[in-house]
Amino acid sequence: MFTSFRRGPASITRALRAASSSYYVPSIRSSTTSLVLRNSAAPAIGSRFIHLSSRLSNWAGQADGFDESVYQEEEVQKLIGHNDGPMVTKFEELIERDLVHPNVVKAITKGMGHHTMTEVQSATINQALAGTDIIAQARTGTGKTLGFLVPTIQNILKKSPELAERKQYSKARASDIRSIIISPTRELAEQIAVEAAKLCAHTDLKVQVAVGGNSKIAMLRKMQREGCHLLVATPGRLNDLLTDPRSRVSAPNVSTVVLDEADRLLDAGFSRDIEDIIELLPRRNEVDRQTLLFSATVPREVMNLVRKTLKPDFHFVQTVKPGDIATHEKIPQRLAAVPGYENYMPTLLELCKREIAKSASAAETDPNVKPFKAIVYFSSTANVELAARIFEELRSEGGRQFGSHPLWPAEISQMHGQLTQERRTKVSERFRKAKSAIMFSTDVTARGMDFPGVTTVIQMGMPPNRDQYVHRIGRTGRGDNTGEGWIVLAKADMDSARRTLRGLPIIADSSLRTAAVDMTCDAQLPASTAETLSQIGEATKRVDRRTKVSAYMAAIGQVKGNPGDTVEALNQWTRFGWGFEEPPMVPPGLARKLGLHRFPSMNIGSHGDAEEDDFSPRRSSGFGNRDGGRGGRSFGGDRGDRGGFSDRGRGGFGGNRDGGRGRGGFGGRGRDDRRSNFGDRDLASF
Ligand SMILES: Nc1ncnc2c1ncn2[C@@H]1O[C@H](COP(=O)(O)OP(=O)(O)OP(=O)(O)O)[C@@H](O)[C@H]1O
Repeated sequence: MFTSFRRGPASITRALRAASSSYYVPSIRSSTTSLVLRNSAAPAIGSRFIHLSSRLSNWAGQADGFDESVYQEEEVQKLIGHNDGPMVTKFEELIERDLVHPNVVKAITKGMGHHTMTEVQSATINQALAGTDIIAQARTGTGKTLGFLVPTIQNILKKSPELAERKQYSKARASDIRSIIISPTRELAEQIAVEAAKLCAHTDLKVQVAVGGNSKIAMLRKMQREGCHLLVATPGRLNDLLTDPRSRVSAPNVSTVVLDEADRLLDAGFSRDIEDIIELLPRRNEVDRQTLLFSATVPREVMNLVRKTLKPDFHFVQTVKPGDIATHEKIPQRLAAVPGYENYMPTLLELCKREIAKSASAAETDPNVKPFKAIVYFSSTANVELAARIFEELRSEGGRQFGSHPLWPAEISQMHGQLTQERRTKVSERFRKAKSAIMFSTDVTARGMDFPGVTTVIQMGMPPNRDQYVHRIGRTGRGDNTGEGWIVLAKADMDSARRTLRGLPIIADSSLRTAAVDMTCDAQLPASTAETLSQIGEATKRVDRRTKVSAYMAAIGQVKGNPGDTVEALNQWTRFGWGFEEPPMVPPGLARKLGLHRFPSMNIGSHGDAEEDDFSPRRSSGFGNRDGGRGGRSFGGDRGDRGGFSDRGRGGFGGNRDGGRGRGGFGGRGRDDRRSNFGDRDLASF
């Protein structure tokens, strides 16, 4: 149903608002802006979305009302009716209306078991089938992948109907690429390629994937042998293939380009590659091309680049209103505030043990309860390695006997850009198939990855930015599933968290006892808390010094905000979390480079734990690099394991199984004080 208006601009706005108070009307400042609002015929999925289109010369971004003076009634009139016919909301209807080939629809309804489109699918499939350029923003896990795959595939079949039937002998060539889908990470590219291959299973379309880290020769051989109509690739490898004349890969007929996680691909890390790739494709006036950009987050800055990338009459499909919470309401998000970084691992262990036990006991009465499956995010490779090593040590407790370790039955794995591509693929596959598992990860898995059955996402420390928080949380609660998010934050990070995560529905949770323990002083602890501390302490002791030093250096490299306090907190971590007598030594040049040389708490010295050249903050972070990060632990400075727990430092985990005395905050506040160090007042600002 279309809404039409016949009065002046101001009254149009009022009428729009009146017509549907649930519509978000964004602020647009442009003399040539047009707005199309349409009411979807999709009551089953509650479709309500907005197409903003046409010559947006300035996207103001936030929802602060509609600028009534800047758009023309005629344009609204012209665009109303632009997309005639009711919206299709069932996949089967795509056949009935002769919009998509039955062989593709069959793969969705019979192969994948999806019948009703999600809101973003309904919006984008209908629109993109008409050939319009689109930028689409919808929450994580709402099916954006099919939103761009269906029109992409159908548009190839429309031009070459002979490819719609599967043939015994295909004539496909590597130089006949019709569609290119670009993804920022290798795992995501592989995942999209698998999904695309499922959609093309009953057709003669060939899907190939080209990602860095895999053998280029093997990939090219496969492509030459099988041909390629639809190529899914990471930017670096795609650029390489298109510029290397020996690859014999070309795309003279490419008619669709998709950027998945478009905001990431258009940010500073990748935009140059994307521009180069676009330059290598045929000019639009020679071969007409549709561009589709998809993401859960579309920051304001990206809109400038979008205008360069898309045709002037592009449509902006949004199912998330600007200013609205970008995470799913169905994913409860909790904050465990802890006094120091030394509380991270005990808090994480307590949470995992509790949730494993909870799901196991619930499953006894309800077989539909999913076992605990978590992704634990850290912002550096070195911290992922340390945490995973500690948990692996815990898992090996009891000589790997059946059910004898504290994390039983969860599998433990780690995922980051320092692993070989083969290893990354294996870890992904294992985690995908695992029933109960804990995967420690950098942001290589934060965007787009669709691991089934993830019940919990745990973020340890601050994410690099707000959008990344949103993407990480989106690894759970996907499709029709539920999930839960946790963030564990030390006091030193709370100010930054309040600024960055403001407005997100994060609720303070003080139910984890180890989160409240003051590890710097002795205290009487409840037996279960003491046991958790002791388990972590023992496991940490078994991890070599080099891994710990690398984690410290990575954290030092990411110090922001209030450096003095953070350095102090990191030093405290090495002492009460690992038992170091003094913090790892940082070479003077490095300290200067990081702007930390004036802080008295820095242990600066030329015979440090880290080599000057080994370290750069960018390398140490798993985020922000090409293909999702090749960051890494590269501190050669392992001077041998100096026995991480000296007598003096052992106290960090002083508790023992019998309870008794240990370092912890319970002494002063009484045993039942389970509140976090940061009261509700502080957390309310979330
Ligand atoms: N119409 C549908 N009905 C039910 N489930 C669906 C439908 N379409 C897709 N799904 C499922 O929803 C899950 C999430 O889909 P997808 O990975 O495409 O999400 P996304 O929006 O791209 O997420 P992200 O923002 O994280 O990239 C997948 O498991 C997919 O199989």
